[in-house]
Amino acid sequence: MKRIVRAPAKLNLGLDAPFVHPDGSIEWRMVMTSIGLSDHIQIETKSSHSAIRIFSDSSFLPNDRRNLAYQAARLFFDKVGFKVGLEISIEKNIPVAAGLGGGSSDAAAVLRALNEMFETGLSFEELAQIGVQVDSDVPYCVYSRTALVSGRGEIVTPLTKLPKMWFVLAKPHVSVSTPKILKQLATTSVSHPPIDELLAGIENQDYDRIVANIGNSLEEITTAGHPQIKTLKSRLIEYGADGSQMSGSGPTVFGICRTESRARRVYNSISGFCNEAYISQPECDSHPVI
Ligand SMILES: C[C@@](CO)(OP(=O)(O)O)[C@H](O)COP(=O)(O)OP(=O)(O)OC[C@H]1O[C@@H](n2ccc(N)nc2=O)[C@H](O)[C@@H]1O
Ligand SMILES: Nc1ncnc2c1ncn2[C@@H]1O[C@H](COP(=O)(O)OP(=O)(O)O)[C@@H](O)[C@H]1O
Repeated sequence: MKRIVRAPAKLNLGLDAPFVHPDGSIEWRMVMTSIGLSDHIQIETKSSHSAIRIFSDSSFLPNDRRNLAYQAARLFFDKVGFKVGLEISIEKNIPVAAGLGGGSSDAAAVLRALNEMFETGLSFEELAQIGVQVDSDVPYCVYSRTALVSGRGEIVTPLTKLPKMWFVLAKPHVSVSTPKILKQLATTSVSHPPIDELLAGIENQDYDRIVANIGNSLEEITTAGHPQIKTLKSRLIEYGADGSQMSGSGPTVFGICRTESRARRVYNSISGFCNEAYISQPECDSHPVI
């Protein structure tokens, strides 16, 4: 049996961390969306062995139990009470450790695919419960559609589709450690973006209200160590984006444009300044299978 599925990157349009729980885990309030930029994952069952084997075309990825796709498959088999041999091949198009949730999306795509392949009938909520054991973005990625995410990442409330818009992404050539950034949340006073206003903008399909209310609590922390992020954000605006901000814990920043022609202009300009740039639209298909 063989399936090829698409695992889209995510963007955090709004990211608030209202408080840190006593156990150190973070309470999130995030508005997330998925975009066209995607990894492709082939999952093939094998009768010759009972291991989960990971292959990828990226030298940046672990191909053992540290791979989030491996962890998702193992947890899936624990949940359903059987196990078969699998070969999971990842074509990596989403930059790694970029704030774009590539690993979480690969894990979620594996959960969705295995549920379909073995007709195990788990709901998205059940897949999200498995996913949160991998990391806090996997529940969102199970849905991979515009949603409000809260709790420790396990509460996903799907929202109306975004109105028509385009994203231009630019990844500065710096490495960011997510655990280091998240640890600082407990001791740093950060701003809290207006998530409710952002939700109202989406509900009313009001492009200007959405753009005016994006925001990311982690941006101040990450930017303090990597000023290039601020420079890229300003350039996106200078080149014509209506709004810009960092995604997740960074370092990727994105600009928002209303039209494709404007987005192409911003993309062409930023490409001369940053060699990892992408142009993408919000993902419309909630759980894409190729
Ligand atoms: C910040 C976000 C927003 O979408 O995006 P990314 O930057 O990952 O894309 C994610 O929620 C992020 O999710 P994820 O990377 O899954 O984070 P988690 O699993 O919660 O934690 C990542 C790592 O940080 C560590 N961690 C977490 C919280 C904390 N107070 N101190 C920590 O050291 C965890 O132990 C884990 O090793
Ligand atoms: N399938 C995978 N794709 C990407 N990263 C993975 C994967 N499996 C494990 N990882 C590890 O997870 C970490 C986070 O990667 P990623 O999900 O791309 O970034 P982010 O959390 O910034 O959105 C990296 O250190 C990477 O080595």
